[in-house]
Amino acid sequence: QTIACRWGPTWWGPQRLNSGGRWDSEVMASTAVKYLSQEEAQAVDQELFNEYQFSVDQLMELAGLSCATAIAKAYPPTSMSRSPPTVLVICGPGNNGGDGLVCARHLKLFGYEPTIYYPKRPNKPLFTALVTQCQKMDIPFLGEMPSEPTMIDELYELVVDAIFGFSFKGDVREPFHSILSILKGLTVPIASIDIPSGAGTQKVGQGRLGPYPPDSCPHQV
Ligand SMILES: NC(=O)C1=CN([C@@H]2O[C@H](COP(=O)(O)OP(=O)(O)OC[C@H]3O[C@@H](n4cnc5c(N)ncnc54)[C@H](OP(=O)(O)O)[C@@H]3O)[C@@H](O)[C@H]2O)[C@H](O)CC1
Repeated sequence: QTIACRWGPTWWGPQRLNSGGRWDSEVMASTAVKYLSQEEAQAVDQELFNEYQFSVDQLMELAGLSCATAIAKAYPPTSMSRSPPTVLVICGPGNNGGDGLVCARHLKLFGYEPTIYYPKRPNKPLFTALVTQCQKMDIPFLGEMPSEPTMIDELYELVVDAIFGFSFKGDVREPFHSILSILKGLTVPIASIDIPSGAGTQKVGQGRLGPYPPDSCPHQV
């Protein structure tokens, strides 16, 4: 489950810290990426629901598990400085946020210490169940967003951006405008589920978290 399709032999490359203390990898260096447009991604979604009769729960569980697996390959716990590595998962109001909740659950099983920030929660059984499952796994939920990027840099080794997926449109509204402004100032890596939030699906890398110079482009998972 991803909006970025990578062609060619390299998906996960060796990880290393560069001289600036940032993580590099062949994932970032790869240019063999085909992005789906917003319309293409939504059409795939509809085909899976209608023709193949998948439920949203099924797809979301697979999406979250796939994202956690991808993160564990790109940022193995053994390569991180803390044990267990601390991860802040920021979830938005739609299904991308649901993917983030599932991802957090699997990250915990993979040996990370996730913390969730979920400021706008839909009142739907699917999402309340996902929250309950995270709470039952003792994954903490933050009451408010750390106000400074440096606070996040100090507390967390990685941020998972599960704020917006392919239904994002228009100018960003609060509280997400403030959240994305803070994320722009981070030095820790950001792993974005589906697309970097706010980038839009037509102009990847040109959104509020971007533009991204090649050495700081968030991973997409
Ligand atoms: N088949 C698949 O590949 C699957 C994909 N999944 C994931 O689902 C997302 C798409 O989910 P969707 O719920 O359609 O959309 P988003 O997660 O992008 O969220 C849309 C909500 O975001 C709010 N929104 C939109 N634009 C703005 C804005 N400019 N400012 C602030 N907020 C915005 C809006 O919420 P409101 O409450 O404000 O109305 C939208 O409702 C896809 O990308 C995948 O990650 C699923 O897991 C299923 C399988």
